[in-house]
Amino acid sequence: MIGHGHTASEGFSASSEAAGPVRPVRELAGLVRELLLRPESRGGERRAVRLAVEFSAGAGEVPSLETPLGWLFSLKNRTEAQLFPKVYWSGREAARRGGRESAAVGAAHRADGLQATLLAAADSPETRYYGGLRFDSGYPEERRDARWSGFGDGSFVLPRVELSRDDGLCVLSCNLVLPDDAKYAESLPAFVEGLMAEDPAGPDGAAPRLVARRDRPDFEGWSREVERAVEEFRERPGKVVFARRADLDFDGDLDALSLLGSLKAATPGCFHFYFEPEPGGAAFIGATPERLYGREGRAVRSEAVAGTRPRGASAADDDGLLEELLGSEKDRAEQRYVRDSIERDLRKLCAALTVEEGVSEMKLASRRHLVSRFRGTLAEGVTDADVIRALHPTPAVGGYPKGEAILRLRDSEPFDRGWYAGPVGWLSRDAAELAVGIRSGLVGGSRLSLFSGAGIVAGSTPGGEWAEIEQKISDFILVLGDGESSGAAPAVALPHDAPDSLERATG
Ligand SMILES: C=C(O[C@@H]1C=C(C(=O)O)C=C[C@H]1O)C(=O)O
Ligand SMILES: [Mg+2]
Repeated sequence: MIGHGHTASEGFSASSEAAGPVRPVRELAGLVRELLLRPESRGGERRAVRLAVEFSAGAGEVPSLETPLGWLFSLKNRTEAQLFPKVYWSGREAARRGGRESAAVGAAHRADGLQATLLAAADSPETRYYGGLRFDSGYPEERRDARWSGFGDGSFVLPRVELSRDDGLCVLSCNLVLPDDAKYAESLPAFVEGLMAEDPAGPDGAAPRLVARRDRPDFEGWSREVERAVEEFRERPGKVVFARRADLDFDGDLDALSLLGSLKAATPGCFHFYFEPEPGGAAFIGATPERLYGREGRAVRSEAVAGTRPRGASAADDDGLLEELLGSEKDRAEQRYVRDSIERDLRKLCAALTVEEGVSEMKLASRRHLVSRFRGTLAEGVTDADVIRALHPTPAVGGYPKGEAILRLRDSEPFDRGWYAGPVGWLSRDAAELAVGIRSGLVGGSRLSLFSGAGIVAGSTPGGEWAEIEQKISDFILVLGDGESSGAAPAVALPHDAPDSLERATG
C-alpha cells in the first residue's frame, strides 16, 4: 500500500523542472490569496467558502498528490498545530463504485459534538465536516483513558486543506471561514504551498517488534460477565455487546498511517478511517463494514448488522459456514434486536420507510455477518443530529434494551471505549455518511490498543464469544504480522494465553 518508495520527492522530480510547488498547489494558494485580499471578504455574515483545484490522476502531472493516503503519509513527520487534526476517510464503496476518498489536515472550523450548526450549510454541497463521537458521552470523567483526551466527546471538523480522489479525479481544496480568515491573507497561501512536502517521510528503519500483549478483561473476567448476562437473559431476553481491548506493545513507535494502509488493502468493502486530533497524541484508525446511516438529500439508508462467522478455507467450507450462520437461531436473535430497534427508531424520523425482508449475508474478506437493510425518506425538519441521536448506539454495539445496556457497559467494562463503536464519518449540507467505529484501534507511540465486541444473548458462551472477538481483530493481527507491507512487526508468536484458556473453556 504505502510503500516507502511512494514519496513526494519522486513526484517533484517527475512533475516540475522549476523548483517550488506543483501546479494544483500553486493554483490553490493563488485562489486563496486572491479571495482573502478582496475587500468584501473582510465583512458580512460568517460563512464557509470552499476553493478547489481539480486534476486527473494517472496523467503523470502530479504523482505526489495522486493518492490521499500517500499525501498524508508525506506529511507524517510534520507536527505543527495547524496541520491537525489529520484525517483520512474512504467510503465502503470506494473500490467498486468510484466513491470519494479523502485526506485532510487542519481545521477551518470545528463543531463540537452535535450542538453547533455546521457552517457548511452556507456553502458548497462538496463541503464536508469529518469527525466522530464517543461511544458513551456519559462515561465518568475519572475513568477516562487519557489517550482519548484529544478526541473530546465528539467533534466534526471542516478541514483547512483536503485532498480527495474519486476514481481518476483528484481535487485539492481549501476551506475558508469569512470574514475571520481575512487576516490570514499572507500566511494561509504560504501554508497551502508548504503542504507539498519537499522532504517527505522516508523509510523508518527497522520495523518495531511486538513484545507483549495484554487483554482487558482477561478470560476469567470476561467469562464472569458473559455468564452473568446469559443467566439474566434466560429469565428476561435481551442483548448486551461486551467488548474487550487487546493492548499490543512494540519495541518501537508504530506508524499509524502505514498500518491503516495495510489494513485497507486487507479489508475491501469497508469504511476506512484515520483521526489524529493533535500532535504527539494517539490516532484512531479502523476498517469497519458497518454503516450507521447514509443520507442523500432526505433519502436515508441504514442497516442492521450482527451475527458472525469466518470465511472458509475452501469453497465447501465457506458454503458450510454461510449455511451455519443463516441457520443459527442465536445469531438471528443477535441480529433481530438490531433490526427491530433500528426500524423503530427510523419510523419516528421517516415519512416513509422500506425494510428488507428477512436477513441476507454481508460477505467480507475474512468473515461474514447477517444484515437487513433500510431505505427511507426523512420527515421534514429532521437533522443529522436527530438521526445520530436516535440511532446511536444501536444494539449492534450497545445492546437491548438500549438504556440498560449502556449502564451495564459503563459499570462492567474495565476500560474506556472512547470513540470505539461511536459514529464516525462526515456531514455536509446535502449528504452525510456515518459508519460505526468498530474493527478499530488506537495507536500512540509504541502501543496499539485493539477494540472489538460481540453480541451476548441467551445462547452465548464465554469461549465462543471470546473466539469471535479474536476472529474480528484478526485483520489487524495479520497485517501486523506482515512486516513487508505494514512497516510494523514482522511475523511473531503472540505472547498471549487466550487460545489455551479458550480450549479449556470450550473443550
Ligand atoms: C461490536 C462489534 O461487532 C458487532 C457485533 C457482531 C456480533 O456479535 O456478531 C457482528 C457485527 C457487529 O455488529 C465489533 O466488531 O466490535
Ligand atoms: Mg456475534
